[in-house]
Order: sequence, then structure tokens, then C-alpha cells
Amino acid sequence: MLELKNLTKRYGERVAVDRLSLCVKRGERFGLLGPNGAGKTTTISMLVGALKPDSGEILFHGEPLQGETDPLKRKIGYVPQELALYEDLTAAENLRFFGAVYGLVGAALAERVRYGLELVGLTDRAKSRVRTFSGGMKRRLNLAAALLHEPELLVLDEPTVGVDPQSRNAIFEALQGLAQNGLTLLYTTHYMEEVERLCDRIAIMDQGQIVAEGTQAELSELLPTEKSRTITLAADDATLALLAAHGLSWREGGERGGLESVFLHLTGRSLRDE
Ligand SMILES: Nc1ncnc2c1ncn2[C@@H]1O[C@H](COP(=O)(O)OP(=O)(O)OP(=O)(O)O)[C@@H](O)[C@H]1O
Repeated sequence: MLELKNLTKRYGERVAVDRLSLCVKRGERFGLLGPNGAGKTTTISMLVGALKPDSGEILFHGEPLQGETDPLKRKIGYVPQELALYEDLTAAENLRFFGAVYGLVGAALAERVRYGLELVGLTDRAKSRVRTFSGGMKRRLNLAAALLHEPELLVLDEPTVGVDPQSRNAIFEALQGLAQNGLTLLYTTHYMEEVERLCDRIAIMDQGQIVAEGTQAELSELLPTEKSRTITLAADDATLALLAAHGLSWREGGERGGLESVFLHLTGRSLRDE
């Protein structure tokens, strides 16, 4: 459905995205996982036409996507990292406005607005101004706005950053329901728990490049067996300092496992920088 071929984007001397290629199939829940600065936002911005690649190609259903005004883009929904909402309008007014931008009118518009509010659990706040919303509620409304025109592919750029657990769950439940109904997802995040929970195929991105790609099981196989061993240690400061001195990382309450270990193994660095 979506193919990125050798995409490259430089900011001056810095290569933000470096000959990146990936393929998202119809109905897939594809995760792009990488630390802050890996180049995820730059990649997504090129995909949605907000940035022009220096080189490379973006194909959607085999056709090249050309910039922001390409009619093919109507089949893509985009949830940007930055909120795109009018604070002085109510939730429903915001959705009606964005729906109208997509050319929806009358009963069809009203139905999509109703559906969107219900999907993200904001029906009872439909008439409240956005400025009274929490950050998480705004993010949920942002998601509803991206779905008004019934896209085939939904692209999400770190949609849960700074979101409270309740809103994060609401977003996840909405995405899981949408995926079950056949929507294709391209989900970027630096939280490995999120791709583990949501995605059936994952590309790990670092310094502008894809360093590994596959299902969770395939990625786990990249890990040498000795690296995935479980050991239990007392978490006193001396032990943690010793682990750090040997370049090992850990997780409180258990061994560090899964994609976190895969990332560490492939790049020598931790996914988390917070
Ligand atoms: N407008 C810009 N000008 C110069 N450098 C930029 C610009 N935007 C991004 N970069 C740099 O390009 C690299 C990739 O950034 P990008 O925002 O795409 O990464 P990211 O994986 O989305 O990270 P984040 O989660 O922080 O958004 C980073 O080194 C960043 O500092």
C-alpha cells in the first residue's frame, strides 16, 4: 500500500533521514520505533507532503505521492505531533470545521463528527471549548480530526507523548478497533511498550536509518541468546553502577527484554533518553 524508497532529507550538514526504505502493507499495524532525533518526524513529514525529500520516492498504491496537494493524500489521515485544534471552538465545532475542509457537508458531516467523538470517548464533552480540555483530551480530539474523511491509512506521529494513562488507553482502544476494521496504521513512537502492544510489524530507526525490521518475534531472534538471559539482582546503587560500567542496562522489577534489548544490541544505546 505504502512504499518509501531511499528517502533522504538533510538539514544543512545533518542527514536527518538517510536512504530510508520501508513498505507498509494494507491492513498492517506498522510501528516505526526510534529514540528522539532518530528521524521519525522528518520521515512522516515527507510522507504527508509537509517536507520535500532531497531524494527518494514515496509510492501509495504504486503511484508516486507528490506533495501536499496530491489528491491521493485524501486517503491518508495524519495525526501530527503538534496539536492542530482551535482552542476557542468546542470539540464538535473543531470536527465540523475540519470535516468541512475535507468537503463533508450535511448529514454525512454530522455522522462523521458523531462517530469521531464517540470513538475517542468525548461525546459528553462535544460542546466544551477545547481550551478547557486536558492535554490527553486534546490528543484524542486530534485523532478524531484525522479520521473524519475515512482515510485508508492513518499516520500517527508520537500521539501519546505527554498523555495521561486514561487518554493513552482511550487512544489505544480506538486504534485497536480501527485496525480490526481494516484501517492501516503507521505508528511512530519511542515507547517500545506501545509498538509491542499495537503493532504487528516494526521497523527500528536510529540516526536516520532503519536498523532492523520485522515482526516482534523476528526482531527478538536478532538477539544473541546470552543477551536475553534473565538474571535477578538486588537493585542497590553499587550493583547498578557495576552494570552501567559494563555497558549493561536493566529494568526495575525485571530483566530488560524484548525490543529494548534488540535496540540496545543493534545500536549500543538505549531507546530511552528521558
Ligand atoms: N528543522 C530542522 N532543522 C535542523 N535540524 C532538524 C530540523 N528538524 C529536525 N532536525 C534534526 O534532524 C534529526 C531528526 O529529527 P526528527 O524530529 O525527524 O526525529 P524524531 O525521531 O522525530 O525525534 P522526535 O521524537 O524528537 O521528534 C534530529 O537530529 C533533529 O535535531
